[in-house]
Amino acid sequence: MRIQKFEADRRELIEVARGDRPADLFIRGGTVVNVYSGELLPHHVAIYKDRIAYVGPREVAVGDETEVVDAARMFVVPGYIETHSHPWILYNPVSLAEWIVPLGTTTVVHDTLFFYVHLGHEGTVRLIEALRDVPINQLWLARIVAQAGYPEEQEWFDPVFVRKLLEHEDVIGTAELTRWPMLYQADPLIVDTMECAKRLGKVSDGHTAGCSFEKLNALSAGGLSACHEAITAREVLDRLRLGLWTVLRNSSLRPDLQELIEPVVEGRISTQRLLMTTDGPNPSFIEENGFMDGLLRQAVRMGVPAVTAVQMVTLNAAQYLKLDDYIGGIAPGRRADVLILPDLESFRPDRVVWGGREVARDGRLIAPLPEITWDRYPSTKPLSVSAEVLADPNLYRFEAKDGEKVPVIEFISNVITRRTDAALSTDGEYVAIGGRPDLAYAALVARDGTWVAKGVIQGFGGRIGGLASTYNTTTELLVIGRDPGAMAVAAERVRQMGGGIALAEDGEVKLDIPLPLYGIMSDRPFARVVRDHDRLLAAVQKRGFPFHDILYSLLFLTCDFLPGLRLTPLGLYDVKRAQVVRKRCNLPVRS
Ligand SMILES: Nc1ncnc2[nH]cnc12
Repeated sequence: MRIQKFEADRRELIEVARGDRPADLFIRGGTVVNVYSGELLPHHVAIYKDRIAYVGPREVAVGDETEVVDAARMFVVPGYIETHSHPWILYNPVSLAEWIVPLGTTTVVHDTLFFYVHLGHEGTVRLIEALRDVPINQLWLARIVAQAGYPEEQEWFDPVFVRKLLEHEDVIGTAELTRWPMLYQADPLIVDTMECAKRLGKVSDGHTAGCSFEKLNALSAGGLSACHEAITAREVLDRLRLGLWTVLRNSSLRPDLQELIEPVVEGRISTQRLLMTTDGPNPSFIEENGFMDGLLRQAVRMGVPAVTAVQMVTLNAAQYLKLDDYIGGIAPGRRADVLILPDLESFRPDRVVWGGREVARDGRLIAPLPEITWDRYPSTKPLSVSAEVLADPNLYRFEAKDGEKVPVIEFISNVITRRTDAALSTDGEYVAIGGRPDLAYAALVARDGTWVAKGVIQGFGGRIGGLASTYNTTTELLVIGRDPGAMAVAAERVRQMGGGIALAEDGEVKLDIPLPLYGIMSDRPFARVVRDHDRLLAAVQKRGFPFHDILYSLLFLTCDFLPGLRLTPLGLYDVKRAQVVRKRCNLPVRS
């Protein structure tokens, strides 16, 4: 594994620790947060090349060339580890790193999902390797299946290639299994792939949303290592008791830490196997609340002892990843990912040292970011639907006969829907929503224009004319709105951008966000992406969108792992009944 490879060899480290070779960097006089013993110790830290060589009271190995950093009245803490990252919430892995490295996160474990869907095995591996130049440790988790059943799924997630990816040195295990009922049913593809990860000494991340204690037993027996889907203190205990590494989530979609942390604050449970995650927050949430630093701030404010909180995002995380010999603590032989903090309240570092190099100071990145030439990683599924297909307003209307009961997708939160069957008026051919301001049309159009899946949605936003977005878990073109003409305008704008999000009304585009990277990620800097997100949320809320996380509403409308009625590439899909209630229809091939 790449993170296990060092420039400094053991002999050199031994010499520095003995005082026979000068250190490169000497952090003098700080208070080390020792995550192994749980103590605060007045210790110096000597770093040689990319590793820690010595931690203790002696001023060992300070030579003429050694850079000495005065850490008097400061705390010296291991770099924070995010074990569950989705690096595509408009930002991309590079722009995310630009923002979070100065906040003290030095290791992220990323999901591969959209890279894999668009680049396949070879392209994903090339990209993972190109991203190694970003000044943060990036590890990866390989998806076993997509987030919605697809006719093409077996082809995309060919188990031979998934296993090959698992063997890659930067890939640390299998990614969250959102469709956990497949494991509960002992689906051989899932069970065997997870077993393969185990044999390679790697982990299997879970996603057991809504799973009962009884069913969790089966998932734990099936080989899951971790889960971040507890939404109550009770569910935290369920997961811990069954041997799962339990990851407390505070995301933009589900800011649940206050509730989840309660058993820790009350001192009722062992924290040894507890971690924390941000689970892909939207960019504005990160700007406001920080990243792993934000979780620490919040946990400590809620009453968690500072050292315990730090352990959760350093040593515990490293142990879960089976990398605690390398990262997660300040001890000789470990990677020199070290933060210098003014206090144990803000958790915002004055300096961030990554692999022995200072990469951020005073909240600013000082290490260069690599120029990733994204064109070298082109999608195998470009947005090639024609303008002619998208221009037809009937593409977006929902066919229904008079008196027919229509299954409606009713939004009851950002991401949860339920099915309501309603007799809607029609014009003889299509549902007429004019008299129902709570309804809108929704259509999922294939990137290559070969099919469309349609639905009627309720409670999404009564004044949204047309909202088109490749930002959804299928990355096909999702178009929502009350006005089929405006839907066509928004869809056309997204087509012209080659992917993105556009809002239209009265025949005009009102807002657009280009997402040139697989229709999911922006290539703009993080601060710009925050502004794009703010504008989008404000625009849809102004038009009646009643929730707080529009990106997640778009992302998950097209999945099939959340209740109740969804719009997937199979068609209108009833999750509870596992049934397609209105199949997608093929579109005529146009030359
Ligand atoms: N399951 C998921 N898929 C894609 N992005 C996510 N962000 C958080 N959860 C996600």
